[in-house]
Formats: sequence, C-alpha cells, structure tokens
Amino acid sequence: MTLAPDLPTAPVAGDEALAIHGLTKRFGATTALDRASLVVRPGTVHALLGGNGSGKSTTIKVLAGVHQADAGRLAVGGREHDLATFSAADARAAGLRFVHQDLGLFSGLSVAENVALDAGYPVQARSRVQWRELHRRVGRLLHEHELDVDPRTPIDELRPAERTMVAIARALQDAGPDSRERLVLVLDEPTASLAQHESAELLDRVRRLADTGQTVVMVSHRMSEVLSVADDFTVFLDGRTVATLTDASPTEDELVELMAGRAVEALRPVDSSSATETLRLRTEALAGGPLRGVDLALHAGEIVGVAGLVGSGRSSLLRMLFGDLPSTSGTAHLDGSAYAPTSVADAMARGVALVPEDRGREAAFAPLSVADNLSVTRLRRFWGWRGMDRRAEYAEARRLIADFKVKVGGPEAGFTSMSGGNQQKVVLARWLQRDPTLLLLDEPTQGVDVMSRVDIYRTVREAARRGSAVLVASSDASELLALCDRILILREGRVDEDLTAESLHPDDLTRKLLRATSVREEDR
Ligand SMILES: Nc1ncnc2c1ncn2[C@@H]1O[C@H](COP(=O)(O)OP(=O)(O)OP(=O)(O)O)[C@@H](O)[C@H]1O
Repeated sequence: MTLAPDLPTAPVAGDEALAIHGLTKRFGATTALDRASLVVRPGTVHALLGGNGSGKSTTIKVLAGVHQADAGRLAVGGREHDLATFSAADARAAGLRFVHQDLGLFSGLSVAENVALDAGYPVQARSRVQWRELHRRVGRLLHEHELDVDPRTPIDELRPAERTMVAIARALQDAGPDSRERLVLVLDEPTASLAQHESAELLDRVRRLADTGQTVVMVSHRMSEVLSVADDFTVFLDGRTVATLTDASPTEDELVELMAGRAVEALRPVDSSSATETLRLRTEALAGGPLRGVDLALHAGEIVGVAGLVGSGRSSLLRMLFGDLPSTSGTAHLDGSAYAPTSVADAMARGVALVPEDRGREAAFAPLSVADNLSVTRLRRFWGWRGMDRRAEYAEARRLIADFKVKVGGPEAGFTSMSGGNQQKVVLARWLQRDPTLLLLDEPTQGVDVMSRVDIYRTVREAARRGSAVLVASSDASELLALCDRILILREGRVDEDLTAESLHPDDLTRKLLRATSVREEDR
C-alpha cells in the first residue's frame, strides 16, 4: 500500500493503462484536487473511492475534458497528454470512454437506435438509413457483450442492469473483443440506482470484461460491491490521494477509515424504534398511475420502507401522497381527516414533505445559494418589514451545514458548486427542519458517502422520534434494514408483504423481492 500523494514530477508514462500525477484543480477559493494521483493497471477493475466532495467527479471531468486542470500530468496507455488543453475530443482519441450515472439513453428509441446515436447510422445513397445493417451490427455488439436482447427492443423494456450494459457496450463499440486493451472505461456510480440482484449481475459483467483485458475505473459509494469486484483501490480525501492499494483485499472498515481519515466506529446505527400507536396516515385501495390499490397504515414515530422492483410503483406512491400524481380511486386519511391533495401546495399545507430521487432536477433551486436552498420552505420566518433578514438566514444555514456535515465553503456558496452527496444533504436538511407530519423519502442516500449515510439515518430517526411518520422508498436492501421498523414489498401496484425489519437479512429481502417477480411472471 502506498500512502501519501505522488510528487507532480513523478515519471508518468509506463506500462499503466492510465496514470495521473500531481493533479490539481481549483474552483475559485476551493481546491477540489490537490496533487492527486491515480495509477491504473491494464485489465483491472480499479475502484476510485472517497467521501462526498473528495474530488472523484472532478477527476472524471478532467479526464473527460470537461474541466481543464490547473496542474498535473496524464498518460493513457503510455502516451502523455497535455492536461492544460485536454478536450473531450482528446479524451476520446486517447481511448477514454465514460458511462455516467445518467446513462444518456433515449427512451422511446430502440436499443439499436441508442447505440447508433453514438456511432452514427449506416446510410446508403440519398441518406436512407440501412436498418438491416444497423440491426446486424448492433446484434453482433450485444452478442459480444453477452446481452441476449433483440436490437429492435425499445430501450425502456430492458431491466435497469441491461440498460447499463447497453450503455457500456455502446461506449466500447469501437473496440472489438481483441482490442479492448486500447480503451479505458470509466464508470461513475454504475449501481447507484440498482437493486442488489441487478447490481450483482452488472458487476459480474464488469468483472468478466476486465478478465478479457478491459481496463475499468469505477466510482462507487457501495463498499460491499466495490470489494466484490475491484482489484485495486485509490482513496481520495479532501482532493488528495491518501492510499493506493494494489491487488489488495482490504476490509470495508479499512476502506472507510481511509476515506474518513480517522477511525470510524458505530457505522451501523442501532437506534431503537420510536413507533407509537398513534395513526398518522391510512390509505385504502389507493389507485392511480401504476398503483392498483394500496392499503397502508403509518404511525407517528414509525419509519416504514417501501421495497419493490422497478415499475412496482414505489416512487408513484410517494408522489401521490405528495399531491404530485392524481389518484383515480381509493381514500387516504392523515391525522384522522380525509387527505386527497390535488397539488404539492395542498400536501405541504398538511405538513407533508417529499425528498425526491432526482434532487438535481426536482428538489433544488440550482441558481440559488446553499442558504437560499435551505430556507426556501421557511421564507416567512426570515422575512420582516425590512425585507429578508440575511443574518438570521445565514446563521441558521451555518447551523444546518454543521449539523448535517455539509462540505461547502459557506452559506453563500452556489448550490451546484457542491458535490452530489452534499447537495442531497442540503435538500434533506431543508425538509427536516419543518418537522413534517409525514416525511416521504425517495432513495434518500443515493450518492451519499458511507460516513454521512449514518448521520442521515440518525437525523431521520430523530425526525421520527419528534413525531413524523416516515415512508422511505429505496432500492438498497441494507439501507431499508438499517433505517426502517417495517418494510412493505410492493408488487404490481399493491402491498404484497408487510415485514418486520428487525429479523430480516438483506439477502432475505432480495429473495422476497425476486419471488415477487417470479410470481408476476407466472401470472402472465
Ligand atoms: N463547478 C464547481 N464550482 C465550484 N466548486 C466545485 C465545482 N465542482 C466541484 N466543486 C468542489 O470541488 C470539490 C470536489 O467535488 P467533487 O464533485 O469532485 O466531489 P466527489 O468526490 O465527486 O463527491 P460526491 O461523492 O458527493 O459526488 C467539492 O468541494 C466541490 O464543492
């Protein structure tokens, strides 16, 4: 294991598939990367790890030619490149290929059309697309990537792991199986929104790609998955490389300690249930969108998880309870009186809060500062006859930034200047300070590092202890088990099972979820 960053003058070109040394990137007063290094051996899966805001995405953006570095040296496949002018076209020519969390696939198009969007359509004279040739070419590519999918299949009909595999096949399409060594595939949190069994399938595929010579760099916050697939590990802390582990088998605790820069205990919360007998929310045969009749009861102080495969109606249930998706039949009662919100404003007036999955698009006010994003649901509190009381607003924002351990320069910083995980913490902090009657969380810790995850679970448990009823939709079985008192399995828009979380193991939950699919398939 190497500790301490390499010097910027270290030799860069060698046998490595990818070598970065002395990488430095500043955004105004923020130093995102401080002489970081990343050295990747060919044909390996290399995990790039670090807490929220440690510099992983900035490194990927430098590699992709999105950001220009202030200093540093880069070699890909032994060839040096000038980082000061490194562009997206240079990245492609150098052999770097990227699959981001947003896969960049277009719904409504077929698999073949999505693949062609990257490589272009084969055309004949008079610009007519040669569909047969396209389908043949894409069929061969899918076969090479062990994907048993007809190229004409609409992309939306694929399972999430299959969609990611199509994005990977597309990224690697200009290298055949014999020339894979030429390319370096960078995967940015590829499993973040996948359920356990889907991740396992994808990681298996990634492993097999590496076994045939493909170099893969992978960013992930899911430690157990990283450990199951990676050969080598690089750990970032505050923009620096604090460890490089080659051909290593570290434990999860060792990795987390390196990421946190300190000994970490009590990572697994043991907070006891705060559920009471007071009924907060009851729904009867609630239907609309994919929901076909949901019956549920939620008590004050209770945290209830919603598990289900994609399409089971998890997010729709939360959106319906937040007045964002109309119900077509059924009833709901909140604190004893009828509850049928027809808008988000209606729901908020009844004390309901939702932290949506896509916080970037739906939950944040991107052009505003962190302080404004925190206070936006409580403007009245800071609004006086002399206008907005910025001092009070900023003082409150500073308190929340400290409580939620948000890594940001200060309350005046722009929301989008924060890393993804820190943005999520701000959105959560905003809603939790309202002490909601009903708190709806959709994938609450997606993109959040393991250290902050525990803080978030504790904060949610405290909100429940103060009386909120909490409904959490998550694709992460371990998260549901760490956080919830009960877990409901949704199947085809109905509650299929109601489980006590305490006695469950993540594998049991996954097995039950999969059983829900096989029953569904038998139904057909
Ligand atoms: N466009 C930007 N403007 C200002 N600061 C930025 C910008 N992009 C990133 N930063 C800062 O650089 C640092 C590193 O951020 P980066 O997004 O690389 O972290 P990360 O390791 O990818 O985090 P996460 O796990 O949350 O995605 C953070 O302090 C972040 O606030």
